[in-house]
Amino acid sequence: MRLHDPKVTEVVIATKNAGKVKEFEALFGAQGIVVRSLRDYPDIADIPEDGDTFAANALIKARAVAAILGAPVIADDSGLAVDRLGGAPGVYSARYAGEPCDDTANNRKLLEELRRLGPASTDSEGEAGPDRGAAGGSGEPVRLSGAQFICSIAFVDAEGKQIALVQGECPGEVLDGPRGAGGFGYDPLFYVPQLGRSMAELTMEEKNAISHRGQALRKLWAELEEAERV
Ligand SMILES: O=c1nc[nH]c2c1ncn2[C@H]1C[C@H](O)[C@@H](COP(=O)(O)OP(=O)(O)OP(=O)(O)O)O1
Ligand SMILES: [Mg+2]
Repeated sequence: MRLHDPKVTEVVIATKNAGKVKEFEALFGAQGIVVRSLRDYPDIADIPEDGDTFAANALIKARAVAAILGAPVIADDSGLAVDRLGGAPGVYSARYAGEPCDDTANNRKLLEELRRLGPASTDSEGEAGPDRGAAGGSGEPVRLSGAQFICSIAFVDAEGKQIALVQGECPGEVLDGPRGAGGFGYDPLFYVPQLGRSMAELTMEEKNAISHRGQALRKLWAELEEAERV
């Protein structure tokens, strides 16, 4: 299947995450492509995500669902890597606070782990800028650590053969408390310095323009377009 083929009107994304589905719907919808997800196939059982990397897990999910549906499939494996936690929760982002997965519990645990380390200022990488927050200070938000969102997207054919595997990253900082009601997952704790807002305070369009997922998907499209030229 070629995503840019005008005959392609539908893609299957191997995710149960409603937040991801909405973002993919906005991104693919702009191209007139309808998104199907595992929310449309409730009988498909949970797929063990036991890879060591986002890329490995994206391939595992894509291949598992391609084998069941006998169709090409896209999968997204993503998460948050926090500098002061040595890259945690990383591939364990969804189950950071244990299972069943719970965004609120995960956010609470992230704050607990960072607060346990003490004030971020003692761990500065020398980039204390004018808008780096200080508790009780100017009203700027307090940030506990640098972090990045990472998203791997795998695209496999009906036989499970890898067609493309791409990754996008979005740098930011972890806030000391939630801000905003949009997005999903860790978005309320993820501050985007260049916009001066949390991910959960962005519109869908703003988030997709800068997010790890938006970047990964645009890389996928670019790769597929390039492949069609040769
Ligand atoms: O844009 C994002 N904004 C906020 N949080 C995010 C984002 N992107 C990933 N995340 C978090 C959510 C979850 O804690 C983990 C993904 O885990 P991940 O296994 O890839 O997804 P999932 O289990 O929710 O759904 P599924 O595996 O069915 O695709 O990282
Ligand atoms: Mg998952």
